[in-house]
Amino acid sequence: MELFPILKKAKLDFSRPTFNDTNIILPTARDTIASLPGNLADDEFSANEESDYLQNSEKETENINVYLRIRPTNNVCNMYKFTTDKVIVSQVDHTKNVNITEKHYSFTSVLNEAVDQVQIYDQIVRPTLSNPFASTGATFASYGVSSSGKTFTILGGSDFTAGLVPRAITQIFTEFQNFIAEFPCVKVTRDEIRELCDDDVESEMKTVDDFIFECAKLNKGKQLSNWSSKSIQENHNFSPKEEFEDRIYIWVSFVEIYNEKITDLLYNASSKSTFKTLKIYSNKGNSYIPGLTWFFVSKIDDALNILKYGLSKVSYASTKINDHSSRSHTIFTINLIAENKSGFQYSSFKFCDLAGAEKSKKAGNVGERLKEAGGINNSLLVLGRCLEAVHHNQSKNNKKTAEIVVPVRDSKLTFLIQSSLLGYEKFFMIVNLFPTSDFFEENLNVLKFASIAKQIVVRQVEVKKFKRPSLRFSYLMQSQLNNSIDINRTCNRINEENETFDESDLDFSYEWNKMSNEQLIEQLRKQKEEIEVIKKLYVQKEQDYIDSEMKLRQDVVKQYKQIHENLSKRNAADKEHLEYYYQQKMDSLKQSYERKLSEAYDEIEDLRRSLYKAIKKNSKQNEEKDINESNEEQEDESCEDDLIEIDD
Ligand SMILES: Nc1ncnc2c1ncn2[C@@H]1O[C@H](COP(=O)(O)OP(=O)(O)OP(=O)(O)O)[C@@H](O)[C@H]1O
Repeated sequence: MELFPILKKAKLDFSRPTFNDTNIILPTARDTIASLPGNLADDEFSANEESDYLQNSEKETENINVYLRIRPTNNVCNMYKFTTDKVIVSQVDHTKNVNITEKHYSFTSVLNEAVDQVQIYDQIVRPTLSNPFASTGATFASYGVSSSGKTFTILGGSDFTAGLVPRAITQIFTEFQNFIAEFPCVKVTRDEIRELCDDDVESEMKTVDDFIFECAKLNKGKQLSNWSSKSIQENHNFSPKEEFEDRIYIWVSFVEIYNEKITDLLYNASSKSTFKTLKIYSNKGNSYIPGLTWFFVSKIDDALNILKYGLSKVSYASTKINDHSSRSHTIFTINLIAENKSGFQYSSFKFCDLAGAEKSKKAGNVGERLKEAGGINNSLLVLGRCLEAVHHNQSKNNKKTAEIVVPVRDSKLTFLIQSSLLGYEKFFMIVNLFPTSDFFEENLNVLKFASIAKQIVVRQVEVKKFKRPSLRFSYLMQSQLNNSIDINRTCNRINEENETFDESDLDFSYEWNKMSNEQLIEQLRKQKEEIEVIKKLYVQKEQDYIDSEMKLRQDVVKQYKQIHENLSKRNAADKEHLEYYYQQKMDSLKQSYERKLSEAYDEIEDLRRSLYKAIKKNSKQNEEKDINESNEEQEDESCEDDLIEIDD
């Protein structure tokens, strides 16, 4: 009996894929049956549904969230009045002492100087990150003149003054601690989720381990970050979630846009990769940077150290306004990928610390600073133009007029955060205001900019869900790692799927004209038998395949564990070596000091002896002198007595 013609027709390949193949898909019984001649597959597996992602129904719209944060100062300009959601700016004509203008700028909320870092985070970021897969992601950007507190808001100082990014990292790692993946089995590449083959998983693990090791070495074994995740947790009372079904993969990147050039802040100079100028591309309104470093993180301290490392590479300079002024826009991105049995979904969270929106003259910019300021102002101007264009297009009065093209491509900054500007992602702007009279004009521009942003409506677009092909290698591996694989369940599923197979749909019309009914029935019977045999064979083959794959999985997991153990041993050995080296150094220093000390003691002793001798000698001489003097006196007295006697 010829078993394989149908299999050949169905283009099945039972050869075992190698681990070097990326995105290998093991064909399931259902996939195979779907590809058999005739319409044997279920309707639910139609071509349309096999498309890359499923789309949810469109969600509601909401305005961009624009918060005003006021930097504390004792010198508040009296032209500002603040309410809970408004700033009223009155300009006075001093010659007549009357108000000439009064402008109202409204915000989602006005956060006065008493509102601290903890409250800012709880109000602006925490709700979104508590439910990170409810949307495709969000951008949090700080905007304002130099020295108004943008960097303080986004990155902040240590612990209690930590900014939004370290707090966001702490929240994610605390709330989802029971669901965070340990191995980088999936990654977002060019805005698509890709499952990594085992070689890639291993190489990603090695890259991040080496990087963290480098960071630690650079910092001489100390923790790089200023932040203690424990105290941030205590500030917010974050607690681990119990009810969550997905596994979460966390990837981070950090870029700087300086003079319209994109720099990878996580580029590791000691690694072998050569530095490249990065370019941005976009795909359906989402931007991505090919070649950008993305680190997979599974530990909170690693994420904080990576952030700290990136910060050490940011371009800062001193200007007239701020001693430590960020001269560039920096964007720290956290990509979260959720994986469950039906597929993947990802959300991207960008934290942008924008450069100051002040005039160059005010900042005292000359030379290099002036060139930088040109780049900064250009991107902020384009940002303003983008918001204006979006607002124009959304405005009801403009329904009949032509839509304006939103010029996101005119600057690197706007191109990179286009998904938020075009309303595909949530956008949170924190407008920082330093309410002194020095920046009155610039602050007015900032407020105008913010008020336009506030009116923009964001369509909460559908969340992309990437369907998983069943029995992906990496998925099995991850499940195996978590001891949750249930091979019987998998096999049962295959059997259930086979039950949907219905031969009655087979169309053999091409033979009918030539055969009698009996022949046809006989032919059909034989073919049914043939199909039964093929089905059994197929299920058996797939079972064998799964068994051998599981064995391989176990070997790979063993190898990973071995690599990890080796790495930790290497770290421990290096630590021991460093400790030994410094101990030796300390001992030799101690010995040399002790030697010098004892020499000094000897010298002191010699001096003490000489002094003692000198004093003794001196006192002896004094005694002799006294004796001589008293002898002389006695002689004088006896002479005098003799003289008196003679006189008498
Ligand atoms: N809300 C605040 N509370 C306490 N200190 C603040 C606050 N906002 C800003 N500061 C302090 O003001 C100074 C300037 O802030 P920061 O560097 O964040 O300004 P910036 O807007 O990022 O400036 P630049 O654009 O020049 O980088 C810093 O010393 C910072 O600690």
